[in-house]
Amino acid sequence: MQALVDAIRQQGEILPGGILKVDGLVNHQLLPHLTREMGETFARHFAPLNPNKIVTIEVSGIAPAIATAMVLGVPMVYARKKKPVTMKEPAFTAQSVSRTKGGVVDLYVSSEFLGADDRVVVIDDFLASGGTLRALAGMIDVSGAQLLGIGCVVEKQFESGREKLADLNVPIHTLANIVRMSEAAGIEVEAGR
Ligand SMILES: O=P(O)(O)OC[C@H]1O[C@H](OP(=O)(O)OP(=O)(O)O)[C@H](O)[C@@H]1O
Ligand SMILES: O=c1[nH]c(=O)c2nc[nH]c2[nH]1
Repeated sequence: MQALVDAIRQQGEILPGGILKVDGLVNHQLLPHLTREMGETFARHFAPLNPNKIVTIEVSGIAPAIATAMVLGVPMVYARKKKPVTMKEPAFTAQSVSRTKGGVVDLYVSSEFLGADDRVVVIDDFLASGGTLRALAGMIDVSGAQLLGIGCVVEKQFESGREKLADLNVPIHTLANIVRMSEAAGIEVEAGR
């Protein structure tokens, strides 16, 4: 997605620990025209798989996920990181490591909104180590839902998440790919894959 690649070139910053800051378009401020195009692009890509649900993780996955769900006309469910009193049991749960906040986080999705009737496409903001998506895929599996594909806005190729998720045997589509980044060389970003 060329507009996203351009925006990352303009706004992306490298932070310690191999973190790419794109707060101006993905993780804090959202740009409606970019978010809309993300949704349209994912929807075009995954529509042939005929999903009936989009699943993501709070908080930064919600915007691209709802943009995709709106185009496809299907519900979107997001895994919560703290279980609210309103959440109906049983809930599926797993743990992942938060890259931007540090530490282990719990993920929860109620069986009220995920189950054996669901054909799921997962949409998230970042594919880095793949740990978070692995945790979510495990929850989807336990729920009995079928995982059809994974879409991520930004892939950090140098963290090899795509390879680590290969055993899930589902298509992974990303919109921008960070091939490498370093203080010396800057951010090398290309169209997703
Ligand atoms: O492939 P991984 O190494 O697992 O990294 C990707 C995950 O890291 C971020 O979550 P984070 O908890 O940092 O952020 P968020 O609250 O902004 O969604 C991002 O939203 C992905 O879910
Ligand atoms: O804002 C972010 N920047 C990153 O580099 C990253 N990697 C995983 N999750 C991330 N979130």
